[in-house]
Amino acid sequence: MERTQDSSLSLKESLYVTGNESTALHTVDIWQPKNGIKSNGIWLVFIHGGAWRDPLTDSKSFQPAVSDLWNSDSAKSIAGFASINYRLSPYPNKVEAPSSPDDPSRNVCYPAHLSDVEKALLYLEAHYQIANRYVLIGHSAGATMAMELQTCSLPNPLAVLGIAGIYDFDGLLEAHHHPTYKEFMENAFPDRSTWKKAAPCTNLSLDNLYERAKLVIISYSDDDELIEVGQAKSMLERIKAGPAPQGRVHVVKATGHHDEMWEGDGHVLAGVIRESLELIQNDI
Ligand SMILES: N[C@@H](CC(=O)c1ccccc1NC=O)C(=O)O
Repeated sequence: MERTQDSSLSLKESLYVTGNESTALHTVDIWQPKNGIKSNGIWLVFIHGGAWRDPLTDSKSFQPAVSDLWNSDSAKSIAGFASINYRLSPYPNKVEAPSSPDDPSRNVCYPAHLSDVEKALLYLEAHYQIANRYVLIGHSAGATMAMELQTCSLPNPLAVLGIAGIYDFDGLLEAHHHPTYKEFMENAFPDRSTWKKAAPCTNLSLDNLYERAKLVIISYSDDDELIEVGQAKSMLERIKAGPAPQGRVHVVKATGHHDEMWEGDGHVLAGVIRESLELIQNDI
């Protein structure tokens, strides 16, 4: 499906899984300049949050930041934007949009969300050759997935940017006693024996995709009311304990509440991305 939003950008919603396995959430939104392709420009690839279950937080959460970035000086270095939808875990008590047990797009658990993101990255590589020129950006559960991805055959990112991510699962439940946290974590990761491997802070693999990036950037807001600052601190320690040279790891501060980072006019998310692009450009 083709749509227009900014006059000089075209938006296409592509299916990255086809055939019997395809569901309504196997889509990736792709924004590209109408006036010609920048063959060596940067791709910004976004993975949304929403606790692996909220259908109201989807690929469209990147749209305000896309508009902001496209209308700024950063546009000259950008070849395209992509925002990935992936199957969700059940959420039958979501009042506005309860999941039904026979909806194949809303009844999965780990690692299905992650394998969808992998497929979307492979689709983007096959169609747009994003390897070595894309910034992988995740917010909240999307940042968890950005840091969970393993290299396998995935395209190497230029940088990985995790914003307000959940990286230490046990730490999250220790810090928050509201039943929602246990509910969404157990929904997405019902088998506790997978937690050590699934949580980026406790996974000791050397094959993390972020290890192949030139820069790893951790972003958080002191005013995030849903995710404690300790999550970002623990992830920074984890990255610094890995084989990555320390100079590759950066902190870019965000501002505002958890969802204010992408909501509204998207200027917080766009600002964090802009600062990250500057770090990348200074590094090249
Ligand atoms: N809106 C979500 C909650 C949510 O997104 C969330 C809540 C607490 C901590 C992190 C969250 N999201 C991470 O992706 C829900 O309705 O379950």
